[in-house]
Amino acid sequence: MDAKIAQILDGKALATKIQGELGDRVRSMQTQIGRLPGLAVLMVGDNPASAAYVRNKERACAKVGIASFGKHYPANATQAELELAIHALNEDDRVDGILVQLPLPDHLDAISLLYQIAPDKDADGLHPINLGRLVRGEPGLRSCTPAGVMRLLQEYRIDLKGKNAVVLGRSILVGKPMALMLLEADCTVTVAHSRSQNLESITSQADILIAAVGRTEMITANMVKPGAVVIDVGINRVVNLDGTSRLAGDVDFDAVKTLADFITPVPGGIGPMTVAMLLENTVSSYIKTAEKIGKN
Ligand SMILES: NC(=O)c1ccc[n+]([C@@H]2O[C@H](COP(=O)([O-])OP(=O)(O)OC[C@H]3O[C@@H](n4cnc5c(N)ncnc54)[C@H](OP(=O)(O)O)[C@@H]3O)[C@@H](O)[C@H]2O)c1
Ligand SMILES: Nc1nc(=O)c2c([nH]1)NC[C@@H]1CN(c3ccc(C(=O)N[C@@H](CCC(=O)O)C(=O)O)cc3)CN21
Repeated sequence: MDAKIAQILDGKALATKIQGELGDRVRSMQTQIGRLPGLAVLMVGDNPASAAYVRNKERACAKVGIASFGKHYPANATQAELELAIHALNEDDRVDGILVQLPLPDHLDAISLLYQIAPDKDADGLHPINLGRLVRGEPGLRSCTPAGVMRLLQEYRIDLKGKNAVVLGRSILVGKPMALMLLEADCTVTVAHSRSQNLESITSQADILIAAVGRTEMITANMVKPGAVVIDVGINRVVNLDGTSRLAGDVDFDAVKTLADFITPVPGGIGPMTVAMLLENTVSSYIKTAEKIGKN
């Protein structure tokens, strides 16, 4: 009997396709609007997952034709300094999307900063207004990583209705909005976290398993139901014995791929999809602004 191998959900390929389409949309709107779309990213200190994000994002922005207004602050930046920067970007007509890289150093209050971003420039979908719209099922800017997961599942025509979905992780950035989007798609959703008991018995019930924990390869084969769809959101930097480093997910890919039906790789899975959704949110705010100008 041939060993079964899961089908790879190729986030990188889909992200490239989406970016191509966004580039076409930007080119067709640019003369009418008279400027390029703009995305501003505020990063404080150095976090390896954030650094990978910034790298990929800047490359993708250049490809699509989005102007980058990034600013990298030292780890001791103050709350007031960042608030001031956000207020200036809210008023800046060249900027359609604003994103504050998370996590922030402990002395900063991320929740309060997310309140400061103008909701229609909230490219990350993390402002309370946009999270509220998600809870209520209203249209609005959606959080990029869970939106990227949903788009990838849709591309491969994975049926979600009535399926048991387990989300591991309950952050505002990933776990919570992910659970809400799966619920909106008619899954039966369980959210597990660091205080959940008997994780293995929870995850082995999952038809759709989403790992968003930040623990290298913690999802082992015994935790996965045969035939499951396994989505690995984790981006962890692992240092090899020779001192070089690589990115790894939250899932033990080599073991789990022998029993799952579908699996996302790291790199090449949800990371590029997150970037694609961020650019899509930015372009959609850009087009909305243009429509407003047209109406005046
Ligand atoms: N691919 C992408 O585009 C993308 C985007 C965003 C984040 N990420 C990556 O995804 C991972 C998660 O990100 P995040 O921002 O959600 O992280 P986070 O804010 O640190 O949240 C991690 C979640 O995992 C839970 N958790 C931690 N250890 C656990 C354990 N041993 N068993 C069960 N649950 C556990 C935590 O539980 P408690 O709530 O109880 O603490 C928390 O809810 C990170 O690796 C991050 O770099 C990737
Ligand atoms: N506000 C905010 N929103 C986010 O979505 C976000 C943060 N902060 N902070 C960091 C995490 C991590 N995120 C990431 C991390 C990596 C990629 C990414 O493109 N990864 C590529 C590999 C890049 C490389 O090799 O350097 C991949 O293929 O996974 C995307 C988003 C998004 N994240």
